[in-house]
Amino acid sequence: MKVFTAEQIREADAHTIRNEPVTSIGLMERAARAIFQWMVNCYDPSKRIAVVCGTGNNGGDGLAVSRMLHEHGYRVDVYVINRKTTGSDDFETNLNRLPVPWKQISESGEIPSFEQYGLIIDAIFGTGLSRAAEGIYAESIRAMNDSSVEILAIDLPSGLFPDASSAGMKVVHATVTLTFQLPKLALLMPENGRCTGEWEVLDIGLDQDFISSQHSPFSLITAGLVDQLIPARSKFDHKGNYGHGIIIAGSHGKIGAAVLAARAALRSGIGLLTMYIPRDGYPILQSAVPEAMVITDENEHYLSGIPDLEGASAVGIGPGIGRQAETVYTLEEALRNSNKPMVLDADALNLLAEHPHLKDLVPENSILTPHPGEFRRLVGEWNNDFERLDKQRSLSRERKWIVVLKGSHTSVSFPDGQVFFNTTGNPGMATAGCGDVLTGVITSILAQGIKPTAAALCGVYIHGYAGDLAREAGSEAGLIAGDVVRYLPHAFAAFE
Ligand SMILES: NC(=O)C1=CN([C@@H]2O[C@H](COP(=O)(O)OP(=O)(O)OC[C@H]3O[C@@H](n4cnc5c(N)ncnc54)[C@H](OP(=O)(O)O)[C@@H]3O)[C@@H](O)[C@H]2O)[C@@H](O)CC1
Ligand SMILES: Nc1ncnc2c1ncn2[C@@H]1O[C@H](COP(=O)(O)OP(=O)(O)O)[C@@H](O)[C@H]1O
Ligand SMILES: [K+]
Repeated sequence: MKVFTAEQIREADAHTIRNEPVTSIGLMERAARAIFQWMVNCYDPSKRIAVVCGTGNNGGDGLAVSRMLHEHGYRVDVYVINRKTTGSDDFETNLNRLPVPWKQISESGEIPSFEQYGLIIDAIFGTGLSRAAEGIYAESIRAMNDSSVEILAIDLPSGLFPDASSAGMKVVHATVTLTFQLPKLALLMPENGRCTGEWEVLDIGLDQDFISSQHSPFSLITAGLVDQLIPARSKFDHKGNYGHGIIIAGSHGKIGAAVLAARAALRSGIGLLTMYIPRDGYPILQSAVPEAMVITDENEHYLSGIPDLEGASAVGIGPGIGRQAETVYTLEEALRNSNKPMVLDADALNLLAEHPHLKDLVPENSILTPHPGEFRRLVGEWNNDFERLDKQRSLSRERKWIVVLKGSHTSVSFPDGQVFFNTTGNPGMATAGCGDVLTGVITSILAQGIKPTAAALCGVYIHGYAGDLAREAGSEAGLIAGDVVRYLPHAFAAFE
């Protein structure tokens, strides 16, 4: 699924009106109906609802939803902010159709006390926001946020720019955002997490041919995409068909990282796995993961040498390796000896940041999986998440790396400038070791001969999906990295 800019959404809107038997007001009716139907499934008519509208088309949506709710027995109070002159045509049409009285919120008047309501519908601004909300708009937003009443935002939380940073601006803190047709970039940015709440995309039937014909550098990773990328196994396959991966991991006190990466790789379909670890991890790894072969470094506590990488179909390096001076040699030699894309994670990335000359040795199309802290060490500071996204795309372009920037909606950037945002995963995964599991999953898929771009997308999606299944079976707070490994087979089952 593509992510469109506000401008592209407007074009899709106009194109649909020109080419299909639907008018502008008809499209608004469709959009409002989609919101209404979603609400009927979630809220019964006992909730008293405040609908706060601007005077553009987002406000028009709010008015149409108010009408539908009223006709179905919901108690709605409609507020319009600052209707000094007439609003947009479709807003005015829906104001005339409104079967209940409405109240004005004006600069000189009082702001209603929202605490009396069970739900607030936010229809002040959508994609047409042209500047920061100020004056009575900002005050209304503040009162809505302060009320601690649930807020449902139509299309976007009011005050949020769809395609640029809104840092420092007054924005509605929605509990849920129902956005039309396609997600907007702002919904994917961590800095907006407090404003968007959970969000969902509602189909309003904009022209699919037009949407397909439009280029966007941004897309979501969906189950449908992953399904196309993961090949099926065939009856006469043997373990040689599924690759031989080598994972270089672990140091004293962090052998667990190697165990997690190994288990994850084996649970992701790899044919053969060799782990290269420091000597004192040998008994731990052999007993915790008997399916893996183990080669040990000469050093007891940390890595200082390098295994023979000849014959490996993929190499992953980084989980738990630490930053000992000797381990720089391990990384450097691994980079020099690998003639194909690798997976680099954790301290391998920190060492790259500390020894920038090593960056030139990283093979093209390698997959780097930094969390935001590791990413900062690689590229420096950013002022907001849109700038962070620019830095991620530049790094991918300049170095020809696939960068997997981890977090909620992990973003995967390719050397051609494309960025894919993940749709699986949950805050339960913000716990030690989940990143090591991801390295195991991606190295395993890469070792099986799948292209690096596809391995990164499939790995990120399935890892998050396994985390979601683990949450379903338990809880977010109780989730540990081992649970993600445990649910990998169930996650893969969806694609067999
Ligand atoms: N496209 C689709 O698929 C469909 C779109 N639909 C809906 O239309 C929405 C987009 O509608 P839209 O273009 O009328 O813009 P909207 O968000 O209502 O805001 C514009 C108004 O706000 C004003 N304004 C802006 N910033 C301001 C500020 N800081 N402070 C004060 N005023 C400010 C601006 O005034 P101006 O900037 O001209 O002064 C103008 O009056 C979209 O989000 C969706 O909900 C659906 O109905 C059907 C399908
Ligand atoms: N709030 C969240 N929502 C979705 N996924 C998350 C969230 N927090 C963390 N994750 C995922 O969990 C993993 C954590 O990785 P990382 O921070 O490297 O952990 P570690 O270094 O301890 O192994 C990443 O894949 C990340 O995308
Ligand atoms: K809104």
